[in-house]
Amino acid sequence: MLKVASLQSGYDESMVLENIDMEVLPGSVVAVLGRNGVGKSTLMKSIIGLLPLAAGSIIWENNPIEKLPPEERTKRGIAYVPQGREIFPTLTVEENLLLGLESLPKQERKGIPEHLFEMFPVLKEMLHRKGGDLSGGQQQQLAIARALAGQPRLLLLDEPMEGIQPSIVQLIQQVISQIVASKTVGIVLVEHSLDVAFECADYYYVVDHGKIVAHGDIASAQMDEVKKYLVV
Ligand SMILES: Nc1ncnc2c1ncn2[C@@H]1O[C@H](COP(=O)(O)OP(=O)(O)OP(=O)(O)O)[C@@H](O)[C@H]1O
Repeated sequence: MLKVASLQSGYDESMVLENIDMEVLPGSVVAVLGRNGVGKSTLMKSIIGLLPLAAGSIIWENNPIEKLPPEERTKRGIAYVPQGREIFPTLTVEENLLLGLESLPKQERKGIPEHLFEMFPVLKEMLHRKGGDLSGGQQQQLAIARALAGQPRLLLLDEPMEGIQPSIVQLIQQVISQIVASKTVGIVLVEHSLDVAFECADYYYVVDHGKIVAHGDIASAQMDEVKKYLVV
């Protein structure tokens, strides 16, 4: 479904990513692992289109998308939850969720899907609260739910467990399993923690200094091999 080939991107004069090849299949969770500052968020921003590519291609559902603006990529079924969540703090939970529907064609916007409240019950309780008044963990749930409201077929999650209490980490892990169980959605999960990646993911890529230095099935991953790229 998603195929990234020979991707090169970065900021102004400084190239961060070099020669990145990556694939995500429907129904799978792909973990992107690596230390701070190696280029994981840069890769997510390049896939969603917030950063232009210096070289390479991004093929999504058999079409090149690397020249499309982010909103067009979103309309085509790719959703992005950035690190730090970026919900709208002055809008209510309900208004934030309604914004998530905007990537759908008008005739398909039929209100906030009830299953989002089944996944994240706290959002129903807080429907009329301002996003900015929610706790960090609640904001993260809102950010994921808003992305899911647009019925994406690829979900890019940039460190969704960062700074979140263990019970919410568990809830987000459950939601991730639930989403991919449909076999129609793929997830890219940027993670620091090897434990979380081993729990949630099917496949992994390790980024170091802007390059993929290891990748493979989680089930057959050599923990020590992967760990040496993660330990500072
Ligand atoms: N807006 C920017 N302008 C210039 N350089 C940037 C910008 N954002 C990130 N960088 C640089 O790009 C490199 C990769 O950063 P990136 O945020 O992709 O790393 P990361 O692996 O996601 O790190 P972390 O785990 O800390 O989130 C770093 O050297 C960083 O300083």
